[in-house]
Amino acid sequence: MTITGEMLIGARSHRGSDGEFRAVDPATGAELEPAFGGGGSAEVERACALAWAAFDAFRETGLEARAAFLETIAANILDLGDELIVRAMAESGLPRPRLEGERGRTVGQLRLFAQTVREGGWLEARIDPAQPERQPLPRPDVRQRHIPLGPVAVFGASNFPLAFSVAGGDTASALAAGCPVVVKGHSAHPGTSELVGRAIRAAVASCGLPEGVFSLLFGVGNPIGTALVTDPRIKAVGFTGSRGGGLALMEAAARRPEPIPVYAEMSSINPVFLMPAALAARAEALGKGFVASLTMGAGQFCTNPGILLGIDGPDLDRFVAAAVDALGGSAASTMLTPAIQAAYDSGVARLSGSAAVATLARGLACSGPNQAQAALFGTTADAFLAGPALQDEVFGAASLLIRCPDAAAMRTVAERLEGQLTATVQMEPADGDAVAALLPTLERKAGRILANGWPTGVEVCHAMVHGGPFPATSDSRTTSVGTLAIRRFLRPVCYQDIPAALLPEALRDGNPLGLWRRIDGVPGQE
Ligand SMILES: NC(=O)C1=CN([C@@H]2O[C@H](COP(=O)(O)OP(=O)(O)OC[C@H]3O[C@@H](n4cnc5c(N)ncnc54)[C@H](O)[C@@H]3O)[C@@H](O)[C@H]2O)C=CC1
Ligand SMILES: O=C(O)CCC(=O)C(=O)O
Repeated sequence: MTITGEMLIGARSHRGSDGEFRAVDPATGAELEPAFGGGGSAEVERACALAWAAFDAFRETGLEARAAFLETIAANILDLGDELIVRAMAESGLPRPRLEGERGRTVGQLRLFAQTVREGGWLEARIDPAQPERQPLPRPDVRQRHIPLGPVAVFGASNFPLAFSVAGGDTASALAAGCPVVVKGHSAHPGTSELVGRAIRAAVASCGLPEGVFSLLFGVGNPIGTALVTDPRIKAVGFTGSRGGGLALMEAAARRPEPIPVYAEMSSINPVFLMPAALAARAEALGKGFVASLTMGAGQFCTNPGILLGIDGPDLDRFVAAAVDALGGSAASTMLTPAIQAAYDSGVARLSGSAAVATLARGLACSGPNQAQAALFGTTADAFLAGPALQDEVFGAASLLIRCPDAAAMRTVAERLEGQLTATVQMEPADGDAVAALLPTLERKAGRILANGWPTGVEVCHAMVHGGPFPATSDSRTTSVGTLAIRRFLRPVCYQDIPAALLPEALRDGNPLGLWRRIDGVPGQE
Protein backbone atom coordinates (compact mmCIF):
# COMPACT_ATOMS: atom_id res chain seq x y z
CA MET A 1 0.00 0.00 0.00
CA THR A 2 1.40 3.43 -0.90
CA ILE A 3 1.95 5.82 1.99
CA THR A 4 0.73 9.16 0.69
CA GLY A 5 1.27 11.61 3.55
CA GLU A 6 -2.44 12.37 3.65
CA MET A 7 -4.83 12.55 6.56
CA LEU A 8 -7.86 10.26 6.55
CA ILE A 9 -10.94 12.31 7.27
CA GLY A 10 -13.89 9.95 7.12
CA ALA A 11 -13.85 8.38 3.65
CA ARG A 12 -11.69 11.18 2.19
CA SER A 13 -7.91 11.33 1.97
CA HIS A 14 -6.78 14.88 2.44
CA ARG A 15 -3.41 16.57 2.27
CA GLY A 16 -2.93 19.10 5.07
CA SER A 17 -1.50 22.50 4.30
CA ASP A 18 -0.55 23.68 7.83
CA GLY A 19 3.14 22.84 7.64
CA GLU A 20 4.93 19.76 6.44
CA PHE A 21 6.96 17.12 8.24
CA ARG A 22 8.71 13.84 7.57
CA ALA A 23 9.37 10.86 9.81
CA VAL A 24 12.99 10.39 10.85
CA ASP A 25 14.71 7.01 11.01
CA PRO A 26 16.32 7.36 14.44
CA ALA A 27 18.88 4.66 13.65
CA THR A 28 20.40 6.73 10.82
CA GLY A 29 19.04 10.22 11.40
CA ALA A 30 17.74 10.19 7.79
CA GLU A 31 14.40 11.68 6.86
CA LEU A 32 11.89 9.24 5.38
CA GLU A 33 9.60 9.84 2.42
CA PRO A 34 6.91 10.94 1.89
CA ALA A 35 6.32 14.36 3.42
CA PHE A 36 3.16 14.58 5.53
CA GLY A 37 0.94 17.64 5.36
CA GLY A 38 -0.06 18.90 8.81
CA GLY A 39 -3.71 19.64 9.52
CA GLY A 40 -5.27 22.54 11.39
CA SER A 41 -8.61 23.71 12.64
CA ALA A 42 -10.40 23.09 9.32
CA GLU A 43 -9.47 19.40 9.41
CA VAL A 44 -10.41 19.09 13.09
CA GLU A 45 -13.76 20.70 12.28
CA ARG A 46 -14.45 18.27 9.42
CA ALA A 47 -13.39 15.13 11.31
CA CYS A 48 -15.43 16.08 14.38
CA ALA A 49 -18.50 16.99 12.32
CA LEU A 50 -18.35 13.57 10.64
CA ALA A 51 -17.76 11.81 13.96
CA TRP A 52 -20.76 13.54 15.48
CA ALA A 53 -22.94 12.72 12.47
CA ALA A 54 -21.91 9.05 12.79
CA PHE A 55 -22.45 8.79 16.53
CA ASP A 56 -26.15 7.97 16.87
CA ALA A 57 -26.07 5.34 14.15
CA PHE A 58 -22.79 3.77 15.33
CA ARG A 59 -23.80 3.58 18.98
CA GLU A 60 -26.87 1.54 18.12
CA THR A 61 -25.10 -0.99 15.88
CA GLY A 62 -25.93 -4.50 17.05
CA LEU A 63 -23.43 -6.29 19.27
CA GLU A 64 -22.56 -8.77 16.54
CA ALA A 65 -22.04 -6.05 13.93
CA ARG A 66 -19.77 -4.05 16.20
CA ALA A 67 -17.76 -7.12 17.18
CA ALA A 68 -17.36 -8.05 13.50
CA PHE A 69 -16.12 -4.52 12.79
CA LEU A 70 -13.35 -4.87 15.40
CA GLU A 71 -12.39 -8.26 13.99
CA THR A 72 -12.29 -6.83 10.47
CA ILE A 73 -9.87 -4.12 11.63
CA ALA A 74 -7.66 -6.85 13.13
CA ALA A 75 -7.73 -8.86 9.89
CA ASN A 76 -6.98 -5.78 7.79
CA ILE A 77 -3.98 -4.93 9.97
CA LEU A 78 -2.60 -8.44 9.47
CA ASP A 79 -3.24 -8.11 5.74
CA LEU A 80 -0.85 -5.14 5.64
CA GLY A 81 1.82 -7.81 6.03
CA ASP A 82 5.50 -7.03 6.31
CA GLU A 83 5.16 -3.53 4.91
CA LEU A 84 3.73 -2.40 8.25
CA ILE A 85 6.58 -3.95 10.23
CA VAL A 86 9.28 -2.58 7.92
CA ARG A 87 7.85 0.95 8.09
CA ALA A 88 7.41 0.79 11.88
CA MET A 89 11.02 -0.39 12.26
CA ALA A 90 12.28 2.50 10.15
CA GLU A 91 10.20 5.07 12.03
CA SER A 92 10.86 3.85 15.57
CA GLY A 93 14.25 2.15 15.64
CA LEU A 94 12.52 -0.77 17.38
CA PRO A 95 13.61 -4.25 16.31
CA ARG A 96 11.47 -6.60 14.19
CA PRO A 97 10.64 -9.18 16.91
CA ARG A 98 9.39 -6.43 19.21
CA LEU A 99 7.17 -4.94 16.48
CA GLU A 100 5.87 -8.32 15.38
CA GLY A 101 4.97 -9.02 19.00
CA GLU A 102 3.34 -5.63 19.26
CA ARG A 103 1.27 -6.29 16.15
CA GLY A 104 0.10 -9.57 17.73
CA ARG A 105 -0.85 -7.68 20.87
CA THR A 106 -2.74 -5.04 18.85
CA VAL A 107 -4.70 -7.60 16.88
CA GLY A 108 -5.32 -9.74 19.99
CA GLN A 109 -6.60 -6.67 21.82
CA LEU A 110 -9.09 -5.87 19.04
CA ARG A 111 -10.32 -9.47 19.08
CA LEU A 112 -10.64 -9.48 22.86
CA PHE A 113 -12.78 -6.34 22.69
CA ALA A 114 -14.87 -8.02 19.97
CA GLN A 115 -15.60 -10.88 22.39
CA THR A 116 -16.41 -8.38 25.11
CA VAL A 117 -18.82 -6.49 22.88
CA ARG A 118 -20.61 -9.73 21.90
CA GLU A 119 -20.98 -10.87 25.49
CA GLY A 120 -22.69 -7.55 26.36
CA GLY A 121 -21.86 -7.45 30.08
CA TRP A 122 -20.50 -3.92 29.57
CA LEU A 123 -24.06 -2.69 29.02
CA GLU A 124 -24.59 -3.47 32.73
CA ALA A 125 -28.32 -3.87 32.17
CA ARG A 126 -30.40 -3.57 35.34
CA ILE A 127 -34.14 -3.78 35.74
CA ASP A 128 -36.12 -2.93 38.87
CA PRO A 129 -39.67 -3.82 37.79
CA ALA A 130 -42.56 -1.59 38.81
CA GLN A 131 -44.31 -2.35 42.10
CA PRO A 132 -47.67 -0.61 41.64
CA GLU A 133 -49.04 -2.07 44.90
CA ARG A 134 -46.12 -1.00 47.08
CA GLN A 135 -47.07 1.01 50.19
CA PRO A 136 -46.90 3.80 51.06
CA LEU A 137 -45.89 4.67 47.50
CA PRO A 138 -45.82 2.58 44.33
CA ARG A 139 -42.40 1.97 42.77
CA PRO A 140 -41.96 3.02 39.15
CA ASP A 141 -40.42 0.73 36.54
CA VAL A 142 -36.71 1.64 36.56
CA ARG A 143 -34.21 0.28 34.03
CA GLN A 144 -30.56 1.10 33.37
CA ARG A 145 -28.02 0.46 30.65
CA HIS A 146 -24.74 2.09 29.63
CA ILE A 147 -24.35 4.16 26.49
CA PRO A 148 -21.19 5.54 24.87
CA LEU A 149 -20.06 9.08 25.70
CA GLY A 150 -19.65 10.34 22.12
CA PRO A 151 -16.72 10.91 19.78
CA VAL A 152 -13.34 10.27 21.43
CA ALA A 153 -10.00 11.96 20.63
CA VAL A 154 -7.10 9.52 20.81
CA PHE A 155 -3.42 10.59 20.91
CA GLY A 156 -1.10 7.92 19.53
CA ALA A 157 1.89 7.17 21.79
CA SER A 158 5.44 7.41 20.45
CA ASN A 159 6.72 4.33 22.27
CA PHE A 160 4.16 1.78 21.03
CA PRO A 161 3.60 2.61 17.34
CA LEU A 162 1.00 -0.17 17.11
CA ALA A 163 -0.43 -1.25 20.48
CA PHE A 164 -0.87 2.28 21.95
CA SER A 165 -1.34 4.14 18.71
CA VAL A 166 -3.89 4.45 15.86
CA ALA A 167 -5.55 1.05 16.45
CA GLY A 168 -4.25 0.63 20.00
CA GLY A 169 -6.04 0.10 23.29
CA ASP A 170 -7.68 3.54 23.45
CA THR A 171 -9.13 3.23 19.94
CA ALA A 172 -10.18 -0.40 20.43
CA SER A 173 -11.97 0.31 23.70
CA ALA A 174 -13.65 3.49 22.40
CA LEU A 175 -14.90 1.76 19.24
CA ALA A 176 -16.03 -1.22 21.34
CA ALA A 177 -18.05 1.16 23.50
CA GLY A 178 -19.69 2.64 20.38
CA CYS A 179 -17.73 5.91 20.23
CA PRO A 180 -16.46 7.26 16.89
CA VAL A 181 -12.72 7.98 17.14
CA VAL A 182 -10.61 10.84 15.84
CA VAL A 183 -6.91 9.97 16.21
CA LYS A 184 -4.15 12.54 16.37
CA GLY A 185 -1.28 10.43 15.03
CA HIS A 186 2.16 10.76 16.64
CA SER A 187 4.54 12.57 14.30
CA ALA A 188 7.30 10.07 15.12
CA HIS A 189 5.55 7.33 13.10
CA PRO A 190 3.18 8.89 10.57
CA GLY A 191 3.67 6.24 7.88
CA THR A 192 2.83 3.42 10.32
CA SER A 193 -0.17 5.49 11.42
CA GLU A 194 -1.39 6.01 7.88
CA LEU A 195 -1.14 2.29 7.06
CA VAL A 196 -3.09 1.31 10.17
CA GLY A 197 -5.54 4.17 9.60
CA ARG A 198 -6.26 2.87 6.10
CA ALA A 199 -6.88 -0.61 7.56
CA ILE A 200 -9.47 0.86 9.94
CA ARG A 201 -11.05 2.98 7.23
CA ALA A 202 -11.42 -0.05 4.95
CA ALA A 203 -13.16 -1.87 7.82
CA VAL A 204 -15.56 1.05 8.30
CA ALA A 205 -16.49 0.85 4.61
CA SER A 206 -16.75 -2.94 4.31
CA CYS A 207 -18.87 -3.15 7.47
CA GLY A 208 -21.26 -0.54 6.07
CA LEU A 209 -20.68 1.92 8.92
CA PRO A 210 -20.93 5.71 8.63
CA GLU A 211 -17.65 7.22 7.41
CA GLY A 212 -17.26 9.44 10.49
CA VAL A 213 -16.66 6.43 12.77
CA PHE A 214 -12.93 6.95 12.21
CA SER A 215 -10.59 9.76 11.17
CA LEU A 216 -6.84 10.19 11.42
CA LEU A 217 -5.25 13.63 11.68
CA PHE A 218 -1.64 14.77 11.69
CA GLY A 219 -0.25 18.09 12.74
CA VAL A 220 2.88 20.07 13.34
CA GLY A 221 3.14 21.23 16.96
CA ASN A 222 0.48 21.39 19.63
CA PRO A 223 -2.36 23.50 18.13
CA ILE A 224 -4.07 20.59 16.35
CA GLY A 225 -4.21 18.54 19.57
CA THR A 226 -5.65 21.45 21.51
CA ALA A 227 -8.21 22.13 18.77
CA LEU A 228 -9.28 18.49 18.89
CA VAL A 229 -9.65 18.35 22.66
CA THR A 230 -11.61 21.60 22.74
CA ASP A 231 -13.99 20.74 19.88
CA PRO A 232 -17.47 20.61 21.43
CA ARG A 233 -18.31 17.35 19.67
CA ILE A 234 -15.44 15.47 21.33
CA LYS A 235 -16.67 13.93 24.59
CA ALA A 236 -13.56 12.17 25.98
CA VAL A 237 -9.81 11.90 25.38
CA GLY A 238 -7.35 8.99 25.50
CA PHE A 239 -3.64 9.88 25.76
CA THR A 240 -0.30 8.17 26.45
CA GLY A 241 2.76 10.38 26.61
CA SER A 242 4.56 12.94 28.72
CA ARG A 243 3.38 14.40 32.00
CA GLY A 244 3.53 17.90 30.49
CA GLY A 245 1.49 16.90 27.45
CA GLY A 246 -1.12 15.07 29.54
CA LEU A 247 -1.44 17.99 31.96
CA ALA A 248 -1.84 20.47 29.09
CA LEU A 249 -4.64 18.41 27.57
CA MET A 250 -6.35 17.96 30.96
CA GLU A 251 -6.26 21.71 31.41
CA ALA A 252 -7.64 22.35 27.91
CA ALA A 253 -10.44 19.86 28.53
CA ALA A 254 -11.29 21.39 31.91
CA ARG A 255 -11.45 24.92 30.45
CA ARG A 256 -14.08 23.96 27.86
CA PRO A 257 -17.61 25.30 28.39
CA GLU A 258 -18.47 21.59 28.73
CA PRO A 259 -15.48 19.95 30.47
CA ILE A 260 -14.79 16.35 29.43
CA PRO A 261 -12.80 13.45 30.89
CA VAL A 262 -9.18 13.00 29.82
CA TYR A 263 -7.73 9.54 30.36
CA ALA A 264 -4.02 10.31 30.27
CA GLU A 265 -1.29 7.80 31.06
CA MET A 266 1.76 9.92 31.83
CA SER A 267 4.57 9.20 34.19
CA SER A 268 5.56 6.29 36.39
CA ILE A 269 8.83 5.05 37.90
CA ASN A 270 7.51 1.63 38.96
CA PRO A 271 9.27 0.87 42.27
CA VAL A 272 10.73 -2.59 42.84
CA PHE A 273 11.08 -3.71 46.48
CA LEU A 274 13.96 -6.16 46.98
CA MET A 275 12.93 -7.98 50.14
CA PRO A 276 15.68 -9.43 52.38
CA ALA A 277 14.98 -13.16 51.99
CA ALA A 278 14.67 -12.76 48.21
CA LEU A 279 18.05 -11.00 48.10
CA ALA A 280 19.59 -13.69 50.31
CA ALA A 281 18.23 -16.45 48.07
CA ARG A 282 18.84 -15.04 44.60
CA ALA A 283 20.58 -11.63 44.53
CA GLU A 284 22.54 -12.43 41.36
CA ALA A 285 19.54 -13.66 39.39
CA LEU A 286 17.57 -10.59 40.51
CA GLY A 287 20.37 -8.28 39.35
CA LYS A 288 20.34 -9.86 35.89
CA GLY A 289 16.55 -9.97 35.64
CA PHE A 290 16.32 -6.32 36.64
CA VAL A 291 18.76 -5.20 33.92
CA ALA A 292 16.89 -7.23 31.28
CA SER A 293 13.63 -5.47 32.22
CA LEU A 294 15.30 -2.05 32.46
CA THR A 295 17.01 -2.18 29.08
CA MET A 296 14.20 -3.84 27.08
CA GLY A 297 13.14 -1.55 24.22
CA ALA A 298 15.82 0.99 25.26
CA GLY A 299 13.84 1.39 28.48
CA GLN A 300 11.06 3.19 26.65
CA PHE A 301 8.22 1.70 28.63
CA CYS A 302 6.06 3.55 31.09
CA THR A 303 6.29 0.35 33.15
CA ASN A 304 10.08 0.49 33.23
CA PRO A 305 11.61 -0.25 36.70
CA GLY A 306 12.97 3.24 37.46
CA ILE A 307 13.42 2.83 41.23
CA LEU A 308 14.73 -0.04 43.35
CA LEU A 309 14.53 -0.25 47.13
CA GLY A 310 16.58 -2.64 49.25
CA ILE A 311 17.87 -2.92 52.81
CA ASP A 312 21.56 -2.09 53.09
CA GLY A 313 23.85 -5.08 53.61
CA PRO A 314 25.94 -7.74 51.88
CA ASP A 315 22.99 -9.28 50.01
CA LEU A 316 22.10 -5.92 48.50
CA ASP A 317 25.78 -5.54 47.57
CA ARG A 318 25.59 -8.89 45.73
CA PHE A 319 22.54 -7.62 43.82
CA VAL A 320 24.34 -4.40 42.91
CA ALA A 321 27.45 -6.27 41.73
CA ALA A 322 25.34 -8.48 39.43
CA ALA A 323 23.32 -5.52 38.12
CA VAL A 324 26.46 -3.43 37.53
CA ASP A 325 28.02 -6.33 35.67
CA ALA A 326 24.95 -6.92 33.44
CA LEU A 327 24.29 -3.25 32.82
CA GLY A 328 27.96 -2.48 32.14
CA GLY A 329 27.86 -5.00 29.28
CA SER A 330 24.58 -3.83 27.82
CA ALA A 331 24.75 -2.32 24.34
CA ALA A 332 23.60 1.24 23.75
CA SER A 333 20.30 1.25 21.92
CA THR A 334 18.50 3.55 19.54
CA MET A 335 15.75 5.67 21.08
CA LEU A 336 12.49 6.54 19.34
CA THR A 337 13.18 10.15 18.43
CA PRO A 338 15.99 12.69 18.75
CA ALA A 339 13.85 14.63 21.27
CA ILE A 340 13.29 11.57 23.46
CA GLN A 341 17.01 10.78 23.32
CA ALA A 342 17.87 14.36 24.32
CA ALA A 343 15.34 14.22 27.19
CA TYR A 344 16.96 10.97 28.38
CA ASP A 345 20.45 12.49 28.30
CA SER A 346 19.33 15.50 30.27
CA GLY A 347 17.54 13.29 32.85
CA VAL A 348 20.70 11.21 33.25
CA ALA A 349 22.84 14.36 33.54
CA ARG A 350 20.50 15.67 36.26
CA LEU A 351 20.93 12.48 38.30
CA SER A 352 24.66 12.12 37.73
CA GLY A 353 25.16 15.78 38.61
CA SER A 354 23.34 15.44 41.94
CA ALA A 355 25.63 15.43 44.98
CA ALA A 356 23.29 12.94 46.67
CA VAL A 357 23.51 10.40 43.86
CA ALA A 358 26.33 8.01 42.88
CA THR A 359 26.68 6.62 39.36
CA LEU A 360 26.94 2.85 39.84
CA ALA A 361 27.15 1.76 36.19
CA ARG A 362 26.77 2.89 32.60
CA GLY A 363 26.11 0.69 29.60
CA LEU A 364 28.44 0.37 26.61
CA ALA A 365 29.23 3.54 24.67
CA CYS A 366 26.96 4.79 21.88
CA SER A 367 27.96 3.94 18.34
CA GLY A 368 25.26 5.66 16.28
CA PRO A 369 22.82 8.53 16.28
CA ASN A 370 20.02 8.78 18.84
CA GLN A 371 21.44 6.02 20.99
CA ALA A 372 21.35 5.92 24.76
CA GLN A 373 23.59 4.23 27.31
CA ALA A 374 21.77 2.51 30.15
CA ALA A 375 22.47 3.92 33.61
CA LEU A 376 22.19 2.74 37.21
CA PHE A 377 22.39 5.25 40.03
CA GLY A 378 22.42 4.86 43.80
CA THR A 379 21.31 7.01 46.72
CA THR A 380 20.19 6.67 50.33
CA ALA A 381 16.69 6.72 51.77
CA ASP A 382 17.47 9.97 53.61
CA ALA A 383 18.69 11.68 50.43
CA PHE A 384 15.67 10.46 48.49
CA LEU A 385 13.30 11.74 51.16
CA ALA A 386 15.08 15.11 51.14
CA GLY A 387 15.05 15.49 47.34
CA PRO A 388 11.64 15.15 45.73
CA ALA A 389 13.14 15.70 42.24
CA LEU A 390 14.86 12.32 42.53
CA GLN A 391 11.55 10.68 41.71
CA ASP A 392 11.01 12.53 38.42
CA GLU A 393 10.69 10.02 35.59
CA VAL A 394 13.73 9.62 33.33
CA PHE A 395 12.17 8.02 30.26
CA GLY A 396 14.62 5.37 29.11
CA ALA A 397 16.95 2.76 30.60
CA ALA A 398 17.90 4.61 33.79
CA SER A 399 17.14 3.50 37.33
CA LEU A 400 17.90 4.66 40.87
CA LEU A 401 18.68 2.24 43.72
CA ILE A 402 17.68 3.47 47.18
CA ARG A 403 19.56 1.92 50.06
CA CYS A 404 17.31 1.79 53.11
CA PRO A 405 18.61 1.16 56.65
CA ASP A 406 15.65 -1.08 57.54
CA ALA A 407 12.14 -2.18 56.58
CA ALA A 408 10.57 0.85 58.28
CA ALA A 409 12.63 3.21 56.09
CA MET A 410 11.54 1.24 53.03
CA ARG A 411 7.90 1.83 54.00
CA THR A 412 8.59 5.53 54.62
CA VAL A 413 10.08 5.89 51.14
CA ALA A 414 7.13 3.96 49.68
CA GLU A 415 4.75 6.39 51.38
CA ARG A 416 6.58 9.32 49.79
CA LEU A 417 6.29 7.98 46.25
CA GLU A 418 3.89 9.53 43.77
CA GLY A 419 1.18 7.44 42.09
CA GLN A 420 2.48 4.54 39.99
CA LEU A 421 1.31 2.17 37.28
CA THR A 422 3.04 -0.72 39.05
CA ALA A 423 4.79 -1.75 42.26
CA THR A 424 6.84 -4.95 42.36
CA VAL A 425 8.00 -7.02 45.31
CA GLN A 426 10.76 -9.59 44.99
CA MET A 427 10.05 -11.92 47.88
CA GLU A 428 10.42 -15.37 49.43
CA PRO A 429 7.93 -16.88 51.89
CA ALA A 430 10.08 -15.58 54.79
CA ASP A 431 9.38 -12.01 53.56
CA GLY A 432 5.62 -12.52 53.97
CA ASP A 433 5.12 -10.39 57.08
CA ALA A 434 7.22 -7.50 55.73
CA VAL A 435 5.33 -7.56 52.42
CA ALA A 436 1.99 -7.71 54.25
CA ALA A 437 3.04 -4.54 56.11
CA LEU A 438 3.94 -2.87 52.81
CA LEU A 439 0.85 -3.91 50.83
CA PRO A 440 -1.62 -1.28 52.11
CA THR A 441 0.82 1.43 50.97
CA LEU A 442 1.34 -0.23 47.59
CA GLU A 443 -2.43 -0.54 47.06
CA ARG A 444 -2.80 3.18 47.66
CA LYS A 445 0.09 4.04 45.34
CA ALA A 446 -0.21 1.70 42.34
CA GLY A 447 -2.64 0.24 39.82
CA ARG A 448 -0.90 -3.16 39.64
CA ILE A 449 1.11 -4.99 42.29
CA LEU A 450 3.38 -7.84 41.17
CA ALA A 451 5.34 -10.47 43.04
CA ASN A 452 8.52 -12.00 41.64
CA GLY A 453 8.17 -10.67 38.12
CA TRP A 454 9.16 -7.49 36.30
CA PRO A 455 6.70 -4.76 35.44
CA THR A 456 7.43 -4.35 31.71
CA GLY A 457 5.12 -6.25 29.37
CA VAL A 458 1.49 -5.78 30.29
CA GLU A 459 -0.84 -8.76 29.82
CA VAL A 460 -3.96 -7.78 27.85
CA CYS A 461 -6.78 -9.55 29.69
CA HIS A 462 -9.97 -8.99 31.66
CA ALA A 463 -8.41 -8.47 35.09
CA MET A 464 -5.55 -6.17 34.00
CA VAL A 465 -5.18 -2.70 35.49
CA HIS A 466 -2.83 -0.45 33.55
CA GLY A 467 -3.59 2.69 35.49
CA GLY A 468 -2.95 4.19 38.89
CA PRO A 469 -3.05 7.40 40.92
CA PHE A 470 -1.66 10.67 39.53
CA PRO A 471 0.78 11.21 37.88
CA ALA A 472 0.72 7.63 36.54
CA THR A 473 -2.65 8.57 35.09
CA SER A 474 -5.13 11.41 35.28
CA ASP A 475 -7.90 9.14 36.58
CA SER A 476 -7.06 6.26 38.89
CA ARG A 477 -10.54 4.72 38.65
CA THR A 478 -9.85 2.87 35.46
CA THR A 479 -7.32 1.24 33.13
CA SER A 480 -6.06 1.78 29.58
CA VAL A 481 -5.26 -1.90 28.96
CA GLY A 482 -7.64 -4.84 29.30
CA THR A 483 -11.35 -5.08 28.76
CA LEU A 484 -12.26 -2.84 31.72
CA ALA A 485 -10.90 0.03 29.57
CA ILE A 486 -14.26 0.13 27.79
CA ARG A 487 -15.82 1.67 30.93
CA ARG A 488 -13.92 4.92 30.37
CA PHE A 489 -16.12 5.70 27.40
CA LEU A 490 -19.52 4.75 28.80
CA ARG A 491 -22.10 6.33 31.09
CA PRO A 492 -25.28 4.98 32.66
CA VAL A 493 -28.72 6.09 31.48
CA CYS A 494 -31.86 5.28 33.44
CA TYR A 495 -35.26 4.69 31.79
CA GLN A 496 -38.15 5.26 34.20
CA ASP A 497 -41.64 4.09 33.11
CA ILE A 498 -40.60 4.26 29.46
CA PRO A 499 -43.13 2.38 27.27
CA ALA A 500 -41.92 -1.09 26.31
CA ALA A 501 -41.81 -0.32 22.60
CA LEU A 502 -39.42 2.59 23.19
CA LEU A 503 -36.98 0.71 25.42
CA PRO A 504 -33.57 -0.26 24.02
CA GLU A 505 -33.31 -3.98 23.25
CA ALA A 506 -30.93 -4.53 26.15
CA LEU A 507 -33.68 -3.63 28.60
CA ARG A 508 -36.72 -5.22 27.00
CA ASP A 509 -38.77 -7.91 28.72
CA GLY A 510 -37.86 -11.37 27.50
CA ASN A 511 -34.17 -10.40 27.22
CA PRO A 512 -33.92 -10.52 23.41
CA LEU A 513 -30.12 -10.08 23.49
CA GLY A 514 -29.64 -12.90 26.02
CA LEU A 515 -27.62 -10.64 28.34
CA TRP A 516 -26.64 -11.16 31.94
CA ARG A 517 -28.86 -8.60 33.69
CA ARG A 518 -29.68 -7.67 37.28
CA ILE A 519 -33.39 -8.02 37.91
CA ASP A 520 -34.23 -6.49 41.27
CA GLY A 521 -30.53 -6.70 42.05
CA VAL A 522 -30.24 -10.42 41.28
CA PRO A 523 -27.90 -11.34 38.41
CA GLY A 524 -29.23 -13.81 35.84
CA GLN A 525 -30.02 -14.31 32.19
CA GLU A 526 -33.74 -13.51 32.32
N1 LIG B 1 4.91 7.51 30.48
C1 LIG B 1 4.78 7.12 29.25
O1 LIG B 1 4.09 6.17 28.93
C2 LIG B 1 5.46 7.85 28.18
C3 LIG B 1 6.17 8.98 28.46
N2 LIG B 1 6.76 9.68 27.47
C4 LIG B 1 7.49 10.91 27.81
O2 LIG B 1 7.16 11.91 26.87
C5 LIG B 1 8.34 12.50 26.34
C6 LIG B 1 8.07 12.99 24.94
O3 LIG B 1 7.55 11.95 24.19
P1 LIG B 1 6.24 12.01 23.33
O4 LIG B 1 5.83 10.61 23.15
O5 LIG B 1 6.42 12.79 22.10
O6 LIG B 1 5.12 12.63 24.28
P2 LIG B 1 4.39 14.01 24.23
O7 LIG B 1 3.56 14.08 25.46
O8 LIG B 1 5.32 15.13 24.01
O9 LIG B 1 3.43 13.93 22.95
C7 LIG B 1 2.37 12.97 22.84
C8 LIG B 1 1.29 13.54 21.93
O10 LIG B 1 0.62 14.61 22.58
C9 LIG B 1 0.69 15.81 21.80
N3 LIG B 1 0.92 16.91 22.75
C10 LIG B 1 1.94 17.00 23.65
N4 LIG B 1 1.84 18.15 24.36
C11 LIG B 1 0.75 18.79 23.89
C12 LIG B 1 0.13 20.04 24.21
N5 LIG B 1 0.65 20.85 25.14
N6 LIG B 1 -0.96 20.39 23.54
C13 LIG B 1 -1.50 19.60 22.57
N7 LIG B 1 -0.95 18.41 22.21
C14 LIG B 1 0.16 18.00 22.87
C15 LIG B 1 1.87 15.60 20.87
O11 LIG B 1 1.72 16.34 19.69
C16 LIG B 1 1.81 14.11 20.62
O12 LIG B 1 0.86 13.83 19.61
C17 LIG B 1 9.37 11.42 26.50
O13 LIG B 1 10.67 11.90 26.54
C18 LIG B 1 8.95 10.80 27.80
O14 LIG B 1 9.49 11.56 28.85
C19 LIG B 1 6.63 9.26 26.18
C20 LIG B 1 5.95 8.12 25.84
C21 LIG B 1 5.31 7.31 26.83
O1 LIG C 1 4.85 -2.58 29.47
C1 LIG C 1 3.95 -2.58 28.62
O2 LIG C 1 3.65 -3.60 27.98
C2 LIG C 1 3.13 -1.36 28.37
C3 LIG C 1 3.91 -0.13 28.63
C4 LIG C 1 3.15 1.10 28.35
O3 LIG C 1 1.95 1.16 28.52
C5 LIG C 1 3.87 2.28 27.88
O4 LIG C 1 5.09 2.25 27.89
O5 LIG C 1 3.21 3.26 27.47
